[in-house]
Amino acid sequence: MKKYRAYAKVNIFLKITGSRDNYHEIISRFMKVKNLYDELEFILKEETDAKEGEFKIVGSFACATEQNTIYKAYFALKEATNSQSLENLMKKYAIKVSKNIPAFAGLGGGSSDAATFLKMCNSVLDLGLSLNELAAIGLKVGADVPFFIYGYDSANVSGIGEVVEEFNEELLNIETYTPQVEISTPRVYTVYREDFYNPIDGFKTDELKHTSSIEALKSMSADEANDLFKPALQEYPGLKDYYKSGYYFSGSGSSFFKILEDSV
Ligand SMILES: C[C@@](CO)(OP(=O)(O)O)[C@H](O)COP(=O)(O)OP(=O)(O)OC[C@H]1O[C@@H](n2ccc(N)nc2=O)[C@H](O)[C@@H]1O
Ligand SMILES: Nc1ncnc2c1ncn2[C@@H]1O[C@H](COP(=O)(O)OP(=O)(O)O)[C@@H](O)[C@H]1O
Repeated sequence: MKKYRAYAKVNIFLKITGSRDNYHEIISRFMKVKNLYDELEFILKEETDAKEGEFKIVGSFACATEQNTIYKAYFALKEATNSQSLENLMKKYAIKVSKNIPAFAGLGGGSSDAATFLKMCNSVLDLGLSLNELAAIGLKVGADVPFFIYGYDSANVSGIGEVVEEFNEELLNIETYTPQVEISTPRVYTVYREDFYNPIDGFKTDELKHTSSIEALKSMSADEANDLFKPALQEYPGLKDYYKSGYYFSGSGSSFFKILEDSV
């Protein structure tokens, strides 16, 4: 069967606008990184595998299958659709993942894989789910999944990640680098909440939503553009050795990115 691309993303800016239970409401510009993606495909299971349980992932991950976002997406889809054809599909096929997006990187690798898996099942099984329905299922797996379901090049993402509004602008050429600093997303948000909580108001939010990514980055430093940068630096002090002028911090990290000259 065909190969599907699960693209990485960067957060051009990420500002906290409030809190919702133990989550934070954000306004963030997500942009696809067009030259960085995982590849997913369904492959027939070996005879022996076919007798095993119903779900098999083939690929190299830093976690057990049960923690994999693709595994979580499968069960979220099964719960939402009660689809016997889905169960039969995963009894007969394994999901093969060629990982290129570094993990713990703030590049949405796990979320993008989960979204791509949901879209693959919807297409191959002709489940007829809308993007909104897939996004609602994906949100159960992670806050970043809805962005990858819609597949926009650039979008304003708000709520805790469930509100995704396409932003019309040229896709920029983005260079990323990922220091070997394993960052916990929940931990960075917790440090923000405890030591840096300072949500922006509706006027600033609206202004950012209407600002192009290039203009937004020209007007902000790395820690102004991403409210999670200072908490990450406080929690993971080694990160500052990797910071280079002209680069910005993506999501909860550890990746930095810059816009390449030919895009500016
Ligand atoms: C920080 C961002 C920026 O895009 O992504 P990454 O840097 O991980 O790529 C996202 O907000 C993360 O999305 P995702 O990684 O899917 O988070 P989830 O697994 O849903 O949540 C992990 C934990 O992060 C915290 N969390 C997540 C999203 C959010 N809007 N507020 C939060 O406080 C919560 O403590 C949650 O339990
Ligand atoms: N399909 C997946 N790809 C990468 N990491 C995954 C996946 N499923 C679960 N994980 C786990 O999620 C965490 C990193 O998630 P990832 O989305 O790659 O990072 P980030 O959210 O910082 O972009 C790690 O604990 C990793 O083991």
